[in-house]
Amino acid sequence: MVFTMERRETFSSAHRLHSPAMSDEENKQIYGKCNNPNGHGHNYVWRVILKGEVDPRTGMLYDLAALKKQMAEVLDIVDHKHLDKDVEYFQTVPSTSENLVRFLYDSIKSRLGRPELLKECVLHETEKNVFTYSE
Ligand SMILES: Nc1nc2c(c(=O)[nH]1)N=C([C@H](O)[C@H](O)COP(=O)(O)OP(=O)(O)OP(=O)(O)O)CN2
Ligand SMILES: [Zn+2]
Repeated sequence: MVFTMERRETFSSAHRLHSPAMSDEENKQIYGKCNNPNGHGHNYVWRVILKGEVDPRTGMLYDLAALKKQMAEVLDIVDHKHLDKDVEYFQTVPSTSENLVRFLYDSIKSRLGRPELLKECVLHETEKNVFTYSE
């Protein structure tokens, strides 16, 4: 019997869409208002989905208290930060939601006691824009 479980957390980050691999002109052209040098912010929703067999001894797929703690460690990296200035990963990678959901996926996977349970991460950038990453 296969179960899935999900925990959601919200965080606020500033960013600027700007790729070091392109000229300033190309950045302006491709990212438009999101390339504004002073940046902008989002209240993101981050969803972690786990999938697997329940441990018959505990009746749990994964300990929620542990997941909460591990997600909090990742949130410390991004919450109330400017992604491009405060998070090393985004010094060289554009802080698109595609790259951010992958960063969150890799960051939680490396902290999970049972990484094989990680099914996917979903990131809501706005009410309208949602991104999913899985391996
Ligand atoms: N493929 C991607 N395209 C865009 C991303 C992204 O991460 N991946 N991000 C942005 C900007 O970050 C922008 O802030 C989000 O878009 P925005 O237009 O502000 O939000 P909405 O689409 O919800 O706005 P509405 O105008 O209300 O539709 C842009 N593109
Ligand atoms: Zn944005």
